[in-house]
Amino acid sequence: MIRFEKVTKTYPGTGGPALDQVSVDVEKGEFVFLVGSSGSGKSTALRLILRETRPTSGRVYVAGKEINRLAGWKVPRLRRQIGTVFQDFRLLQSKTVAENVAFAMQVTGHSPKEVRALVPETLELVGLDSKADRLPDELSGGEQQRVAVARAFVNRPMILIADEPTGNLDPTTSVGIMKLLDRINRTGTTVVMATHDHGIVDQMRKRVIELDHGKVIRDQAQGAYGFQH
Ligand SMILES: Nc1ncnc2c1ncn2[C@@H]1O[C@H](COP(=O)(O)OP(=O)(O)OP(=O)(O)O)[C@@H](O)[C@H]1O
Repeated sequence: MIRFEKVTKTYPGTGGPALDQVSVDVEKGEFVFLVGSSGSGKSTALRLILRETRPTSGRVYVAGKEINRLAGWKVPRLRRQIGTVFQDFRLLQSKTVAENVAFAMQVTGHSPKEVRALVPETLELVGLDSKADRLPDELSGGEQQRVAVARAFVNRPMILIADEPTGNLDPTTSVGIMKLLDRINRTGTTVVMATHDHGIVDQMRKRVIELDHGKVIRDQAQGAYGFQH
């Protein structure tokens, strides 16, 4: 589903590469944690999958296509197939919970009928059907992140990318978000999540890819945050 072939990314004007000859294969339906200290290249890897930035050398494939060879007009279609969740939620503050989720469907060209059917269903999935008419600032951080997850999932993307989704949440709330991501993963969505959250990674025992100064130093099935046999 996602394939990096000797991917190097060097930002202009910086010393070393942010990613250095990274080769990784993620199969459809996998759940992968991307770990490593701050600046090790996790966000860069995620941005490359979304074609928000391009590799200096090497190739990035998503669903069999080398995405840096996609014509510019095809990039929005690529991004529509990838849901994103970030540490800071990124909700539209002037729209209600339901409108935030509906907006993601409207911009991807769904009919009002589809929106009416899928928004309540997805809000129910994340446990927020009773708060559909609230504004984001009337919700807790955990609830706001649930809205962001609903928005990312409502278009049933083939890939879900999460960059520190639990970074602003307490441990109990984080577990709730991870249960949701796990459920989404079980529907066949490939999940790639960058995180510093030791507790979550140790608890979930999924594949762990560890970066250090832009290099993959560990790629382990059912791994923990730090290396364990
Ligand atoms: N737009 C940019 N321009 C220049 N350098 C950048 C840019 N984005 C990232 N970098 C550099 O690339 C390296 C990798 O950064 P990246 O954000 O990918 O790391 P990260 O592992 O996601 O870090 P964190 O855990 O702090 O989010 C860092 O040295 C960073 O300073």
